[in-house]
Amino acid sequence: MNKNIGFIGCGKMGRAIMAGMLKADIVEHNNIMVSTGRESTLLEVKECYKVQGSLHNQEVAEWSDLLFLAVHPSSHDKVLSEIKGSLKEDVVVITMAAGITIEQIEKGIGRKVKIVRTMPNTPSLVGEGMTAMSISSFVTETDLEIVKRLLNSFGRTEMIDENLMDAVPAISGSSPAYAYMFIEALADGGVRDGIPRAQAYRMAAQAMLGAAKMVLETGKHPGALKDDVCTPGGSTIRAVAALEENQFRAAILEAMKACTERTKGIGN
Ligand SMILES: NC(=O)C1=CN([C@@H]2O[C@H](COP(=O)(O)OP(=O)(O)OC[C@H]3O[C@@H](n4cnc5c(N)ncnc54)[C@H](OP(=O)(O)O)[C@@H]3O)[C@@H](O)[C@H]2O)C=CC1
Ligand SMILES: O=C(O)[C@@H]1CCC=N1
Repeated sequence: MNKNIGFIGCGKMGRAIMAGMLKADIVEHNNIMVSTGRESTLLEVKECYKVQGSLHNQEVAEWSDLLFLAVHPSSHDKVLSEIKGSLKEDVVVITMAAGITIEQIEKGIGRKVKIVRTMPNTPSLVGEGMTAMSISSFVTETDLEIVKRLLNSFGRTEMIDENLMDAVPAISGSSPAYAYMFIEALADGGVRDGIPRAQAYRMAAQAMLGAAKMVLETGKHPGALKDDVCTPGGSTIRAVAALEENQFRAAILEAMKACTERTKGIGN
């Protein structure tokens, strides 16, 4: 893709996306320019990913056709006020900050601008990201097609109403963290039964990968897929019953509620 792609902020999420794009071969290294808070981070990113870098957010803003904002929600306003005078007329600004609305960004920039609000996740690093997105009214069909092509290069995308965006971290932005906890717990159980630790992680992770693929590729209801595993009178139904007794689903719903409540509060 022959576009200048800027990243203001390049921490865990910015890097996952940048590395995902580079791995997918959809952009050249010299088509990416990054700025970060500290010089040491910038040097590390430049060295590791062979991309261009600047210590000045304005320089990245001036150069970019597509500009990713990958800073904390609390730094978002400050960054916008720094760069608003440097943005290209036709730039597409892509934010990934939890809880920051399109309206807040329009206010921060102070003019009509093309904005894509996204909520990605860190598996973008390995080409299995899930990015939800909403767009401002100035984003054209062509812009959208370009952005989707870029984001689809490192995973899947879903267009979503902006008023549902605060619910996305709970289901796909933050949920990799719960999945890692689940995998860790599975591995602990395996280790308790004598399976070597490294092997236990591989087995647990592959089982989760396979289960997720079954949902995506068979089109079967997750409940039906669960039923297929539960042999009558067998071992799995005992495990399922123990999970229900211990409020497994209720715990997840509570966790998601907490996540969404925090997301709604982050941007204010
Ligand atoms: N982590 C995740 O799984 C997800 C995160 N997000 C969103 O992504 C955003 C970034 O999160 P994450 O990557 O985890 O955070 P990190 O702390 O890992 O990264 C933040 C980045 O912003 C840089 N930065 C800080 N201040 C400035 C500044 N004034 N100008 C330029 N760069 C600056 C930091 O540079 P330095 O380190 O040098 O200070 C760092 O590179 C957040 O808004 C979050 O809501 C969305 C989905 C998932
Ligand atoms: O924890 C956070 O606030 C960010 C948003 C989604 C994942 N990480």
